[in-house]
Amino acid sequence: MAARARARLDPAHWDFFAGGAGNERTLRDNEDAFERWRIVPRVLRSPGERDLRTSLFGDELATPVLVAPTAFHGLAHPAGEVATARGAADVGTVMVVSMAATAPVERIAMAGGPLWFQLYPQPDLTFTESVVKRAEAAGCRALVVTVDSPVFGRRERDLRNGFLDLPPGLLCENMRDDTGRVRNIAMDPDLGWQRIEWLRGVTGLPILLKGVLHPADARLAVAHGVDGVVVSNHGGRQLDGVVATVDALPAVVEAVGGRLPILLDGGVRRGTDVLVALALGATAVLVGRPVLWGLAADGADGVRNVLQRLTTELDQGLALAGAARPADLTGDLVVARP
Ligand SMILES: Cc1cc2nc3c(=O)[nH]c(=O)nc-3n(C[C@H](O)[C@H](O)[C@H](O)COP(=O)(O)O)c2cc1C
Ligand SMILES: CC(C)CC(=O)C(=O)O
Repeated sequence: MAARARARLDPAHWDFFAGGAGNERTLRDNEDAFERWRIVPRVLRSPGERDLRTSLFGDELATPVLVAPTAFHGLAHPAGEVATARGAADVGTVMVVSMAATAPVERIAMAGGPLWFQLYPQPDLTFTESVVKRAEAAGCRALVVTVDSPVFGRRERDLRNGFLDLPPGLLCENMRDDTGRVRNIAMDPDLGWQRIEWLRGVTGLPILLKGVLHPADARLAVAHGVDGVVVSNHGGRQLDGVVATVDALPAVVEAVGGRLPILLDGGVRRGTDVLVALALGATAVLVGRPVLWGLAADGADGVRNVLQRLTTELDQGLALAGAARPADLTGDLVVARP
């Protein structure tokens, strides 16, 4: 799928999607870290028909594999985020709509599947509030606040390619303000916990923090009353050299102690990767680049195929490890490779 996507994409756009920050150590390590875990299956547990349904914030999803928020789907396919949303709706999972989507959230919502909205809180609070209200009105069921981006990461492929902005015809449609102007997305170096408290007062939607890696921050998230945490390093696109997400997961799980659902993204490429993340305590995972490759290769069908493949692989992995449900995946079923 990645090869077919690459063949179809403008090389600079491929680099934007595929690339990471700095030396891309973290980008590589997210996938490599899954290589360091092995499964220790149970036998004779009669897993029977597996049941992958996963409840999050009162909604039931068909699978614990969700679509991570990624920018600029219009570069990958003419139908952009609308096609992605169709693919996700077909498999019964959540698409997290990026604040940098190239389609308006109202149109993405017409695909009919469950959506969450990813927010980069903007220094302009009035505008930030209006974006949140807009996502709510479009039917988004949760707010995913990205907290790993006080400044933009140093993506050397983009610097080399001079890829700075969207080509003519594409805009960040959800950055349109009430004068009709499309604003640039600002990364806010002053973003702090008080802004999370402010957001709590602005919306009744569940709030997830995306980009937590340190267990102390996970504890603070609990203390600030957020509803979920996404263990993420932004797909290796922000600070290079950051710990791989599956390596950071166990300490975050321990710090949270079951008080919040923990999601993970970064490097999930196989159903067995999902299995390992769930066994280590994640409730669900999100996938970024594989969805983009599906979208670029085949539009909504490609997105559906990617999500279905991961789900089928997970289903088979559950059976072969002696589990019927994601909740049966406990920490004793995985071991770090010596
Ligand atoms: C091309 C691209 C664009 C992204 N855009 C956003 C974004 O707008 N907001 C955000 O919070 N994360 C963004 N991310 C990070 C993803 O949500 C996610 O953390 C990451 O892609 C997961 O890793 P994976 O690609 O290895 O699955 C982006 C990632 C990629 C690859
Ligand atoms: C263009 C940015 C707003 C999104 C992005 O590339 C990212 O978050 O990695």
